[in-house]
Amino acid sequence: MKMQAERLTVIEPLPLPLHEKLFDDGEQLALALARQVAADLRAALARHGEASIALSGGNTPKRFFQLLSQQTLDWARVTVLPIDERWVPAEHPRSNERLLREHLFQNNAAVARFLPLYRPVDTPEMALMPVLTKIANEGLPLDVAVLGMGEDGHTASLFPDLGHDNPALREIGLQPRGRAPVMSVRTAAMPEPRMTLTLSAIFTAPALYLHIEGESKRAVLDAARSDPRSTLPIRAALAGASNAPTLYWSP
Ligand SMILES: O=C(O)[C@H](O)[C@@H](O)[C@H](O)[C@H](O)COP(=O)(O)O
Repeated sequence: MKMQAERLTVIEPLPLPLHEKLFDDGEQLALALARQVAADLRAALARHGEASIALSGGNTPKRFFQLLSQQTLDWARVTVLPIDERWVPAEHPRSNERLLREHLFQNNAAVARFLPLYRPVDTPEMALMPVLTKIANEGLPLDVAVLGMGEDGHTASLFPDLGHDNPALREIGLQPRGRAPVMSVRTAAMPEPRMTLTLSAIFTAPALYLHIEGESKRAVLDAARSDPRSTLPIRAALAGASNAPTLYWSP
């Protein structure tokens, strides 16, 4: 009797879950994201009388910040913190604090409460404990977090050379127990040291968004989502979040 050759079916792993909102251009995206985030903040204010939001820096979110600043809500009860910071003086062109002061802290949002990560000391390590304590006591848990992503698959200041087994990349549930919510980062990829929220802090936000623009970043994201062997930080961000993030993307 001829044995039937066993047919092995290779089951492709499913890509990590991600809600997707796609737009024709950055302007439409920025307005939609500003309206969504404002609604999240209003809901948090209604729920517990205050709200906390962490925002990524870089170039992509400028228009989003400008439109968010025009949204009507009780900004005086909203705490804003950078998801990460380049260790440069607050007036430096590369400062995320400067980016927020120029594009978000204006119009209605001018009265928002700000928790900077930068301190005027030489290194992020010198400021880590006071910043960590203030963020943990006054900024967490978050209600909203908006991640960006670099072309190398970094998010926040969690870069690929951090090492995929770094505790900063592992989720830890609603409260960062035993792992610091903030850490200093030095990477060959960037000219300056950084301070960043870790994923355990970012994952305290029930409303988690990923705001990226352009085809090349989309390709990096899709590859990281689909490849279970990917060690890119953006994959750790997608895999560890208790609620699937929502992608806001335009070409
Ligand atoms: O400080 C930063 O650089 C950001 O927090 C970082 O995570 C950013 O989101 C990406 O680097 C994308 O930056 P662009 O929007 O400039 O491409």
